Amino acid sequence: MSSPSPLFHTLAVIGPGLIGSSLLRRAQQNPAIAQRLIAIDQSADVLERVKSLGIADQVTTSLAEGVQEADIVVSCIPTGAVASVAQQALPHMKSGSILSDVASVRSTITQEIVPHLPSDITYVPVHPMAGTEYSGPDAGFSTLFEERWCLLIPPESTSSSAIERVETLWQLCGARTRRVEAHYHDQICAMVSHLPHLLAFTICDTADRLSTDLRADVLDYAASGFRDFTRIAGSDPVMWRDIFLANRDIILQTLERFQGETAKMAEAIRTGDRDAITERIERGRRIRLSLLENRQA
Ligand SMILES: NC(=O)c1ccc[n+]([C@@H]2O[C@H](COP(=O)([O-])OP(=O)(O)OC[C@H]3O[C@@H](n4cnc5c(N)ncnc54)[C@H](O)[C@@H]3O)[C@@H](O)[C@H]2O)c1
Ligand SMILES: O=C(O)C(=O)C[C@]1(C(=O)O)C=C[C@@H](O)C=C1
Repeated sequence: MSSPSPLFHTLAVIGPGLIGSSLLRRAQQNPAIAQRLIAIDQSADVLERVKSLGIADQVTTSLAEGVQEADIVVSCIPTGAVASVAQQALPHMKSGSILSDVASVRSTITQEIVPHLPSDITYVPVHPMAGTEYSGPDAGFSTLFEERWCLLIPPESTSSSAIERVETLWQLCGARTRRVEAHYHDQICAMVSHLPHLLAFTICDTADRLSTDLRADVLDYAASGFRDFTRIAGSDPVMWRDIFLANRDIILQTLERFQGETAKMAEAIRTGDRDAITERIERGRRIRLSLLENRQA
């Protein structure tokens, strides 16, 4: 008996880095996803690596060539480049195909892409809430999305059949899926992802600006607290610069909220208010424990 046809005939990934190569690896392992895999990147070195890893049937630096036969194009490039690359790709995509991307910020990017959408191509952006601090094709792995949320953020009036196909794609990658509205998505991510990265980069920068002797000792003796808190400070600078700028207003509001809470904790410490200090620690701890219960830690 022949196996059922895959979800897509041809899947093209623009930017086979951490996220893109993880998607390709998964698609290669799971024939239900696509029959043919294409990797597109501006870097010939990245494509050489993709070839050696054997995770695509075709590689190309040409956007036009890479997208023209694809039934779905998933752009996995830095947030700041997503809208302009989409605008360059769209005229070469075939009628009835789907454009998607995995950018970490939604409202601003979707607003830039939607006016350029031809009526016969559907845009279904997603955001897999999974990653690591590493980048590039060697950093990817096929189980990256397993048990993680993949948020779908389709613009209003997107056809439900296209949304369902994209949802199925990510479920075949092992993810749990949910549809959310773009502004709400950006508020959530400002809190759970963008603020933590901003703090991790800044705490490392603060240590770096200490006097020479103190800085050296701080880094020598950094134990698990500093280490756990700053793992994500190893992340890619371009990716995070782009995210901070694309979600500027919401990140600044979230940061202001955080500074307000920090000021209250500082006041409790200054005045020796033991109950207030304990209550604040307990609230934070409860949140951390709830992440474990929700399988998110
Ligand atoms: N890293 C994470 O944890 C994570 C998680 C979810 C979503 N994201 C989002 O996914 C996207 C990719 O992140 P990543 O960590 O996989 O990045 P990465 O640096 O590992 O890979 C990005 C790839 O895009 C290529 N690229 C850059 N500009 C390009 C262009 N103009 N045309 C073609 N190729 C181009 C690079 O050469 C590289 O191969 C970003 O938008 C990021 O915000 C990242
Ligand atoms: O685990 C990490 O290293 C990540 O940074 C992953 C992480 C996150 O902040 O949770 C990073 C950016 C994304 O858009 C989604 C996931």
